[in-house]
Amino acid sequence: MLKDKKTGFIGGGNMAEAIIKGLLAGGVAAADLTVAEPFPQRRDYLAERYGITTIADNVELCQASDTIIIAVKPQVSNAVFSTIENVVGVNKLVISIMAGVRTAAVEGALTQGARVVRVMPNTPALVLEGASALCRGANASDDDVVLTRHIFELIGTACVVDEKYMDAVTGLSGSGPAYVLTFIEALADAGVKQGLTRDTATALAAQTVLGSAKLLLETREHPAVLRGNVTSPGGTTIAGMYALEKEGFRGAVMDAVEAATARSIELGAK
Ligand SMILES: NC(=O)C1=CN([C@@H]2O[C@H](COP(=O)(O)OP(=O)(O)OC[C@H]3O[C@@H](n4cnc5c(N)ncnc54)[C@H](OP(=O)(O)O)[C@@H]3O)[C@@H](O)[C@H]2O)C=CC1
Ligand SMILES: O=C(O)[C@@H]1CCC=N1
Repeated sequence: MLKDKKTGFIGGGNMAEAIIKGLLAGGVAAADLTVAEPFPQRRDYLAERYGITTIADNVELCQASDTIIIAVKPQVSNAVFSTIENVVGVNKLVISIMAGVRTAAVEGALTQGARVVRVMPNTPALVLEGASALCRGANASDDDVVLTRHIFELIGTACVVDEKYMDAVTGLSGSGPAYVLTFIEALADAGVKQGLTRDTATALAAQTVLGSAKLLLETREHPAVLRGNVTSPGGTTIAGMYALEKEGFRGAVMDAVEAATARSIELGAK
C-alpha cells in the first residue's frame, strides 16, 4: 500500500522521528521518505541516523510527496499553511498530527477539496508501542483512512474515531505518557524513600507498569478484576489502595485528562 509512495514530513521533531522509525521498520524504503525541517543540525541528525532525505523547504517537500504528514507544533500551523496552500492539490493526502487543529481548519487553509486525515499519536511510538486515534476529514476517502491507519499501526495500535472525540483522545493517550511517567517516577521515589537504590526502584516501577498493562491487554479482564487479584483481605495492597483513594487518586487522574482535553479544544480555537 505504501510501496512506491513518497511520504514527506513537515517538521522533523520527536513525533516525526517516531513515525519515520516505524515506517522504516515496516519495510518502507528510506529513499521514499523526506523531511522538511528548518533546524540544520536536526536535518543532519535525521539524514545520518535514518538515511532519509532532509530539506529546508516545505514547498519542495510537498511537491515531492504523495502523502504529507504535518508534524509541527499547532502554534506554527498557520505559518506552515501559508507556505504550502497552493502546492497541495487534491491528488495528495495530508495527515495532520497537530494537537487540537481541526480537519476543517487544515482543509480551509489548503486547496478546495484537500484530502485530510487527523491523527493523535503518542511518544511510545518511538519504541513502536504507540497508541493512535485518527479521524477523517470531509474529503478523505476510505483508502486514505486505510492508508493512514496502516502507517500508524506500524508504530503501535491505531483506531478510528469521530472527530468530536479527538480532544478527549489528546487528553488521554496523547498526553497520557506524561502522566504514566510521572506515576513511575513517584513509585520509584517511594521505593527510594523506603531504602531501595534509585536504579532498582525505577526498574521495578517501570516493569510493574509494563507488566500490568500487558496483563490487562492479554487477559481482557476488567481492571477492577485484576486489581482484586492483587488485593488480599487485610493485606498490604488494600492498605496502599486506601491511602491512594483517600488522596483522591482517581479524581486527580480524571482532572488531568479533563484539563488536557480543554487545552486541546483551546488550541483548536486559535
Ligand atoms: N510530543 C507528543 O507527545 C505529541 C505531539 N503531537 C503533536 O505533534 C506535533 C509535533 O510535536 P513534536 O514532534 O513533539 O514537536 P517538536 O517540536 O519536537 O517538532 C516540531 C518540529 O517542527 C519544526 N518546525 C518548526 N517550524 C517549522 C516550519 N515552519 N516548517 C517545518 N518545520 C518546522 C521544529 O523545528 P525547530 O525545533 O527548529 O523549531 C521541530 O523540529 C505537534 O503538533 C504536537 O501537538 C501529537 C501527539 C503526541
Ligand atoms: O503537549 C502537547 O501539546 C502534545 C500533544 C499531545 C502530547 N503532547
